[in-house]
Amino acid sequence: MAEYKEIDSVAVIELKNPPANALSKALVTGLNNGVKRAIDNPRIKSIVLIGNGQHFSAGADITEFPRVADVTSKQGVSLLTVGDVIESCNKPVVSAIHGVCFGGGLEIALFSHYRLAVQSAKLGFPEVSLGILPGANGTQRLPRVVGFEVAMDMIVSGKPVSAPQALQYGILDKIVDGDLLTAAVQFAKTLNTVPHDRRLKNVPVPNSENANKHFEEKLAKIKQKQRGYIAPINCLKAVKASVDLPYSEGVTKEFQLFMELMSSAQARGQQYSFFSERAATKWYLSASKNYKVSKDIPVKTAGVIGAGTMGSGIAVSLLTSGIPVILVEQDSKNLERGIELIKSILQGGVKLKRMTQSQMNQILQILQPTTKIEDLQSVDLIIEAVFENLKLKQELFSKLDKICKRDTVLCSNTSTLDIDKIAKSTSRPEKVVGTHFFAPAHIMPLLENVYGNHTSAETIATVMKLSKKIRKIPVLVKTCHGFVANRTFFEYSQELRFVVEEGLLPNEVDDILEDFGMPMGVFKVNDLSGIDVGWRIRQEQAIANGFNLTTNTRYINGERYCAIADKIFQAGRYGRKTGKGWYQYDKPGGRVAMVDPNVNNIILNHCKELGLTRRKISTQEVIERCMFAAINEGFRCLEDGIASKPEEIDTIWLHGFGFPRYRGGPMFYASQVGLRKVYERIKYYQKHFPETSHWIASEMLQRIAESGRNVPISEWTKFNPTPTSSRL
Ligand SMILES: CCCCCCC/C=C/C(=O)SCCNC(=O)CCNC(=O)[C@H](O)C(C)(C)COP(=O)(O)OP(=O)(O)OC[C@H]1O[C@@H](n2cnc3c(N)ncnc32)[C@H](O)[C@@H]1OP(=O)(O)O
Repeated sequence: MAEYKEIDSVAVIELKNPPANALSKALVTGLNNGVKRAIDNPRIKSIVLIGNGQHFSAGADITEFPRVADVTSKQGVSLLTVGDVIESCNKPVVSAIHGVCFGGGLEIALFSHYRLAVQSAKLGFPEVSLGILPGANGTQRLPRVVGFEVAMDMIVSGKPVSAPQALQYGILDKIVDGDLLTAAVQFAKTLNTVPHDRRLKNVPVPNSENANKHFEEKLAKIKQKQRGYIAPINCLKAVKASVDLPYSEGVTKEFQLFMELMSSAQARGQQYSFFSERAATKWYLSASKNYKVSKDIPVKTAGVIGAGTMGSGIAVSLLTSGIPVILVEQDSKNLERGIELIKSILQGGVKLKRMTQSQMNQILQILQPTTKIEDLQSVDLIIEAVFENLKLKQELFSKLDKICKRDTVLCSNTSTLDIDKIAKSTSRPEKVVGTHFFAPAHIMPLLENVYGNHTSAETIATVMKLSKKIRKIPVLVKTCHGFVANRTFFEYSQELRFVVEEGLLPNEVDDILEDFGMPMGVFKVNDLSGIDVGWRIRQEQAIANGFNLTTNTRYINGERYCAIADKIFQAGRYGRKTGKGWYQYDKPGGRVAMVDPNVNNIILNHCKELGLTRRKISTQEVIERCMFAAINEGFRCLEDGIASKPEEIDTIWLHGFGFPRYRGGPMFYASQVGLRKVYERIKYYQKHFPETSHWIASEMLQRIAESGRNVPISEWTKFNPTPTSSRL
């Protein structure tokens, strides 16, 4: 776990816990033993701490977190014990850093007396994203090096800094070229004693004159931008304690704030999210088709068809990852508009200092716009982003099949259509796959990849690998109408329309959802995505199923239907783009949503016409109805084999819909509420709303709820009555 060796008068302790040297109890104990051995050996004059493999250390071992008692236990060796041993050691200790030096890893480095790193190293405190704070004195030590403001920014944001930036801040003493170990040993040999100010607890916090002002400003920002999250607030308070209190009291305050977070439901949700994102990328269809054994096709060039909002965003994601793109539109006018859109997105990046003007120009060099689809003949992968119409997509895929080289992967950005129906228009269904991006495609992190019955493992591996290359979080799901994202979101939003039909106004519903933690209420989301888009999807579906939607339709095939959205559409209110939808906006394309009495009139008249009596609906009922409807559909996705594990559904909601990370995702939320209760409430709503089929409880949910025990989320799929794929 920690390997000890001696190079002349220098003891080298290598942290070894692959893949990221997470500081497990065993590693911390090994490190402690190593330092003590060096202290006890009179031939040793200085000590180097270094990481084995790719990184110095990714910080404390998160898998050990659930056992809070272990973290605080006075028995055994904790990060704090070893930290004290390092700091009080009379032989200089040097941390030699490469890869990442995060969390507890950076705390170890800050207990050390000197810090060296290679140019590519990254240093930071990502704890806030796990719902906690750097509890091994990081909140008291970092400010003593970088001052209050920088420490506050680093700890509250959780964002790492590069080695050059860390050198500038004074976190690093030196950046070294060449072999890190050789350089560190050489450096350590030049050291004899530990000066007083190399023990950070002895040093006051520099540049803290305006700490009160910075604190207040940051607190206001957190409350606005990270509404509902408690970890950033505790992080901020802990850093402030470094200024307000002497070191010995500051660490006590840090401990109290740390424990508050560690035992919180938010930390459980955020830590679950960390692992579920990783679990979701591990796809498994069979022993010969899975993420471990399946090889991808390298994507050196790509094509994007359709230069509208989605196509342009997709092109930007590829281009900014260094993949040359051929962008195809049907005519030069649309093509020109697409190029302008791409340029304006990139220009936005320049403004935000995410890239320089010259980097933007270089990116544009690898964009090849064209109106000739034949230009795609030799690209490795194509993403189609044309209008959501099956016939149109089938014609396009049939054409591509004839034009493109045999191993080109053909992707559709459809958000709802069955991939098998698109694939059947080609002679290469094994190369056809769904890549469902979320708007805006260059920003939203989720990529819902969709396989059909004929999609090959090689094709799946290709899009899963590409997703990571373009910095997306991929989830693989099976084809069906709406896949996982839209299937579950549909039930959520439909239930909320029913709530409006029964008594609440759209802004009242949105306020409840935003208080729950959603970044935007569902009616604001509708306005953003376009009321006309939703209307067209409903019309297409109705036509496909042989129904005629009129604005006074209350039931379709015996199912409850709410026509208020159709009435909003018919009033010419298409959403933000027209300056009015469920809300009134300051201008077409405006962002400020205001309550519009005209919308309220549409709703009230609708209820009057249908003889519906409106009632008060509680916050609890609203949350239960939308969340439990989505959760029940989530269980059905598992039963149907559309998703293979609950973590996939949660990752989709976290990164596709901005579900609050501290709640883990809808399925994790269900686990926290308790599946017995969720099941009972679903049965209750079924009794009250028998004409809504999403209240028929999933069989899998029923089985778990009736099992009489609290089944952990990792075991839910064992209760699937029709398992179609295995878990890894
Ligand atoms: C009184 C109290 C005293 C105690 C106070 C303790 C205070 C300290 C707290 C902490 O340090 S919390 C941890 C802070 N660190 C992090 O949040 C880092 C998280 N990890 C990452 O950012 C990334 O994993 C990475 C290290 C940058 C590597 O990224 P990469 O994309 O290369 O690989 P991944 O798929 O993300 O990870 C590979 C593998 O490693 C597992 N892993 C990573 N970090 C940890 C960790 N800190 N603990 C446990 N496991 C970790 C990750 O889950 C992957 O596992 P598999 O999916 O392959 O099983």
